[in-house]
Amino acid sequence: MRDALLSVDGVSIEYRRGDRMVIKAVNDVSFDLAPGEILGVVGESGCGKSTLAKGIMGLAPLSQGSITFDGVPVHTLGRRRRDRAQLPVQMIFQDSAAALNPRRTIGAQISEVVALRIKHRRETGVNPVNEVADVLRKVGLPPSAAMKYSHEFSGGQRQRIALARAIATKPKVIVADEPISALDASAQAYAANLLVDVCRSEGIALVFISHDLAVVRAIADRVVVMYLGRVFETGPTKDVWRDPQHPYAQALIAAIPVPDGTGRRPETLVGEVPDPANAPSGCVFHPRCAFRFEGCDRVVPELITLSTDRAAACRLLEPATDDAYAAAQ
Ligand SMILES: Nc1ncnc2c1ncn2[C@@H]1O[C@H](COP(=O)(O)OP(=O)(O)OP(=O)(O)O)[C@@H](O)[C@H]1O
Repeated sequence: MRDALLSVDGVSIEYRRGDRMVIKAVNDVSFDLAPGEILGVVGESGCGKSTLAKGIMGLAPLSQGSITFDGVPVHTLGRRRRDRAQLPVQMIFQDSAAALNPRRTIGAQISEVVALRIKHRRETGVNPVNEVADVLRKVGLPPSAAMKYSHEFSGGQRQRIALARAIATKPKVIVADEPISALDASAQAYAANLLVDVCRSEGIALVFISHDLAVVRAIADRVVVMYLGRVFETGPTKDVWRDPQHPYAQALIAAIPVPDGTGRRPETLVGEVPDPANAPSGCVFHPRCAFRFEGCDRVVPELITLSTDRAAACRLLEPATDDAYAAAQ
């Protein structure tokens, strides 16, 4: 049994639309994150990835379940410490660069975070100027970057500065929500690899949220596949890729373009993720599922444990009962 650093347990998060309508953007999601682990969270647009990230950061109230960091509920961490720079869980998002103050030098913004950390953790013997240079070096920027302003950098460099500021807080976990999708295609692989290298070398666990399965496959130890707010499959990345069990995971993986120049067309998922306000009955994936069968429109599938570290939520994977066996004869 692994010791969890971050535990997401039976979490649901709802939004209100208008006066009466309540939609469940995240629905009964559970997973653990071990220290130093890299966890990919994948799924199409609208499946609740960003909402889950906000929940982990204590920025979205949970309607059910709990999210704990080292056993402590994350929303209480945020409440007790007014400055989010002191949290052990930090977030990087698609436009983190936009959160940089254009009127202050990069060095001033990072040293402010370092100073808060020193005060909060009562650290001694730390030289903030050296630390600023150190975190900039870790993200591949020279110490002179500290004297500059955010507009003097490219989008990719600004994202690296956001990462430098996050690691200056010495977090245990970074939640990265689509951290590379705003960058040019040419900059994306570098940015993803840098994020992973920094997390690995600093011992920081990473929740990497992305719709880009090819990137997640390349970097994540474990993967959570989400659909319409629910976890459909989870397991070690290499196992899920080699042998996906849920029809949705199979379809997503089959839809990754093959970069082999053969012109082979990937299979694609037909249709769109439904609006959670109009979630299909039973298994929410059934209208798009090539393998649906009798009852999939009525029965909500449970997450079934397939092996120590793998689970999937599909009735096809349920052990056959005598009744089912008799019906099939
Ligand atoms: N503030 C909000 N109010 C109402 N509904 C919302 C709000 N934010 C998100 N939603 C809805 O919740 C669902 C999940 O959205 P979320 O942004 O978490 O998904 P996502 O997987 O991150 O998608 P994307 O990749 O497009 O950001 C969507 O149907 C979205 O329309």
